[in-house]
Amino acid sequence: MRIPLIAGNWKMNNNIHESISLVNNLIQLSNDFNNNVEVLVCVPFTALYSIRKLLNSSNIKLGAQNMHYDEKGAYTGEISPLMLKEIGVEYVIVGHSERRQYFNETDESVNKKLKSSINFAIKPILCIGETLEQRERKIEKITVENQIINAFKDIKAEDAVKVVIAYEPIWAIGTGKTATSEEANEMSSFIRNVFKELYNEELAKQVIVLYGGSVKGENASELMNQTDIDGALVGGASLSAEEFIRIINFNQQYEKVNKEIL
Ligand SMILES: O=C(CO)COP(=O)(O)O
Repeated sequence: MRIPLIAGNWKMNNNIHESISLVNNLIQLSNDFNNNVEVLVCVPFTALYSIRKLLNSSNIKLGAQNMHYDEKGAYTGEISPLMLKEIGVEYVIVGHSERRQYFNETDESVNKKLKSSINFAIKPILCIGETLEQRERKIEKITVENQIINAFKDIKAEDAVKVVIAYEPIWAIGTGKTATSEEANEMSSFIRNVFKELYNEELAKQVIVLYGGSVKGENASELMNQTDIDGALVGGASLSAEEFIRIINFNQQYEKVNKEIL
């Protein structure tokens, strides 16, 4: 069974003080959490240590937004998987489009990071997705397929299943434009098909596929209740505890909406 995952990607926001305050708010509101959902916050490196201590008494998981693939060495300014492990980081975002766009993240480095995070037992969240231009040229599927094939080069099925996929169409990130639930579900189902071809049907059914791109409280339930979408990678809306909780509780809203309709 695939347990839904709602992950917040704070990006380069929140100093330590603000991070602590946001997580304290989340913990306070967490009594209202939907119990069947895994909740994760991917915070800036500088806040990881303080937030780890806060989260120890909660069910919320801790993630980083990037890492280097080597365990140590002469890589000025980088953070290694060992360093993340030491703090107790459970997840790491790999290959976010902003890293591909601004920091020369390549398919090759993404592949190395996936292998390394699996090696160090940090669960990777692999981000894939097309640009607006690629969608307009109707090459969004081949783009996503190639990103998967390259990212999973030389990764065995037993490791591949540990990777969470986040489908984030670049044109929907931070723009307020969301893919329609049909578009997002169609791509998620296509992603499962790629895994079926690359590995097997069982793995295609097991892999967790998130949607990311302007997810908010008001659109979460519709997106999350699609057959092939298992959760969300949330940017802007994860910076507000109240809004993030609305997304986490997408099922309650969904049930409420359905009851109102009935
Ligand atoms: O990039 C994202 C999450 O990784 C999405 O960001 P927004 O939710 O702000 O569009």
